Amino acid sequence: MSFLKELQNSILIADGAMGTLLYSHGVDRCFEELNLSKPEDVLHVHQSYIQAGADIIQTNTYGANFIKLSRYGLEDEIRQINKRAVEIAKQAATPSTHVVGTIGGVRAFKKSAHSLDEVKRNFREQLFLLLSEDVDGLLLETYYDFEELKTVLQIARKETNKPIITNVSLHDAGVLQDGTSLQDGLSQLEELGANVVGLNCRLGPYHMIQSLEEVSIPKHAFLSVYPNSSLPTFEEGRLVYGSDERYFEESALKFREQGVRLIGGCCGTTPEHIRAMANAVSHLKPVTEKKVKLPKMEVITTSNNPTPEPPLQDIVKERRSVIVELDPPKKLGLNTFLEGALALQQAGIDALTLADNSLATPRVSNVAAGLLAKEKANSRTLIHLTCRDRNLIGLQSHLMGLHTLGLSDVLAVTGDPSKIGDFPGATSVYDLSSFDLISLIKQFNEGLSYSGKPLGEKTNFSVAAAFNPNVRHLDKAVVRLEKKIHCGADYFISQPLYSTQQIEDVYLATKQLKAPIYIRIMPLTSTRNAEFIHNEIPGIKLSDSIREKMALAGNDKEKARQEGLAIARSLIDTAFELFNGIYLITPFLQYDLTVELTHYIHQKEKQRTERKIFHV
Ligand SMILES: Cc1cc2nc3c(=O)[nH]c(=O)nc-3n(C[C@H](O)[C@H](O)[C@H](O)COP(=O)(O)OP(=O)(O)OC[C@H]3O[C@@H](n4cnc5c(N)ncnc54)[C@H](O)[C@@H]3O)c2cc1C
Ligand code: MET
Ligand SMILES: [Zn+2]
Repeated sequence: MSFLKELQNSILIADGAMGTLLYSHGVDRCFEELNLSKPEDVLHVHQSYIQAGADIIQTNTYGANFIKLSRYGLEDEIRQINKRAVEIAKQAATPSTHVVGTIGGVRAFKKSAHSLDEVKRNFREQLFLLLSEDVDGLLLETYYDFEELKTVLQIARKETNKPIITNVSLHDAGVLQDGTSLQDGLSQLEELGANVVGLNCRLGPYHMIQSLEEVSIPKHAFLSVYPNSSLPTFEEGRLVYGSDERYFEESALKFREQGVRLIGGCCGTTPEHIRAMANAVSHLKPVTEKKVKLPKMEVITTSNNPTPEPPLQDIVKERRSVIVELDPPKKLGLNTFLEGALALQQAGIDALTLADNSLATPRVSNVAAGLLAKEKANSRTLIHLTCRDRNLIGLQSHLMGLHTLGLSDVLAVTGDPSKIGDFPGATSVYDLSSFDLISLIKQFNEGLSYSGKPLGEKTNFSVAAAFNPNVRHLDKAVVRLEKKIHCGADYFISQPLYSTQQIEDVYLATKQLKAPIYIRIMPLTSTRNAEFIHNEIPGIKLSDSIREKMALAGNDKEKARQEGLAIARSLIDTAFELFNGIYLITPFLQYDLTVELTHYIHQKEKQRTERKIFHV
């Protein structure tokens, strides 16, 4: 009899953890490989769960797919590992045990790590292997990424009529990683044809019960729950889960009250937990009605921050705009920086932009420097934000900090990799790509954290993104811009451009885009500076004529300065005809250069306006 039939009138018990149980017995390698090298250990785990009262057991195939096995160099063993897993589970099964083939989620929060196409290929291969071994059903578990789960469920539903259990994993109670409520998420899975829908892993019974209180009993599916035994702790270099079987006995009764019909365990659970739950509820009839708690409606207010100016994207759409990069120094002491901020403010720039440890070299925090510039020079500061130095926790905390300080102009970039900077061995985090970071900031503007948790207040970030036209195929770079706009980028800032031809090419390639672009121009200071940039800064190439002009100035500092300014002015002349936004970089805190160029731009704009008036 299919276990779905049994679920119509009874509560079924599933097994508990495989991985953490093996780990607690000292296995510290690929758990799925044991199907080949130590099948008796896997068999023993299955038997222990069945003896404890499990009606449904899962194959030891949670990570037995190409993406996960290739981390261990085991990708050629996929077929054997899955085949043996089903054989071992069936060997352990009694006539009344059901064996479901498990396929675990592969994407965590880092969607960019695996494209959906890769996810689909990976899933299909394992799906076919498990179905060809004639499992009694499928268990799709530990899916943090809802998009991934919906995608693979649709593939599985097309391929088989066998029962499918889908379990999502939550960071926070009641809400999926993308902000979808658990109720809505489970309803969507039911609609896509899942026969059992529920939760597994990450959280223990407490948060799972809390989550289930907001979920109604589905009409065309059954509810499942596979809690972890507790939150883990780290002891002597090992992850350890707490274990109190009596707590699980009480929890099982509460799961039943929430309408759950399939109850198992995830990380940290043991046969003792399963026995406790089986004893508590196996003999009880399922609950068919429940009172659903309305989710706590947290009020998300609009930002309390005063935003006197229109956002930069609006400014640059309407008129010429000059913003200037003045980077925080590499040494302590902000006097020159603040003098520069003041001089540029007096020159009439629209914003001062501050890099985030550019070229992967430590500088005074751009938030500290930016706040001082705001306070002391009245600067509007645009803070660069890289994915290199902060993980998902750090980035969110940083964004909340920026919002708290009223710094709402940000540039979201991947960040130069550590290996090009002063500390090449330092970790480059890259939990998020620039696309993800842009989306995250926009989610903050909706008042929601990465995991969909209300932040209490909506932020009001205006988000710039980087545009690197110094690539072989400009059309591909433009596709990236479109994707960034899709993620929420409000406007772009280019890498420095060093030829008028390139500025024209960029104009032609981007003029159809909805988001405005600031063209980045950096005055060169010497021939050495020019050669360094040309030869050693990734992604930037100078034209031959510019390099020749700088070389001709030789070691004459003033001549080189004038030549650098002249080159910048001629680039500005071209950019000025085609773009509203000019972004000047201040080299080595030499703000007199960017002040002078700012005046030049304003002068040009004045002449242009006068000409216009004259023509009218
Ligand atoms: C305006 C601006 C400000 C910056 N500020 C900082 C800063 O403060 N701190 C810092 O460390 N770095 C900074 N950078 C550098 C930036 O982080 C890196 O240059 C980055 O690799 C490019 O920008 P992104 O992060 O948005 O790239 P993305 O568009 O996210 O690109 C990420 C990766 O894809 C590659 N890529 C990009 N375009 C293509 C393409 N067309 N084809 C194939 N591959 C491609 C890139 O090389 C990169 O490895 C800045 C860059 C710009 C343009
Ligand atoms: N059910 C699998 C196991 O117990 C996966 C748990 S979630 C990481 O090993
Ligand atoms: Zn787990």
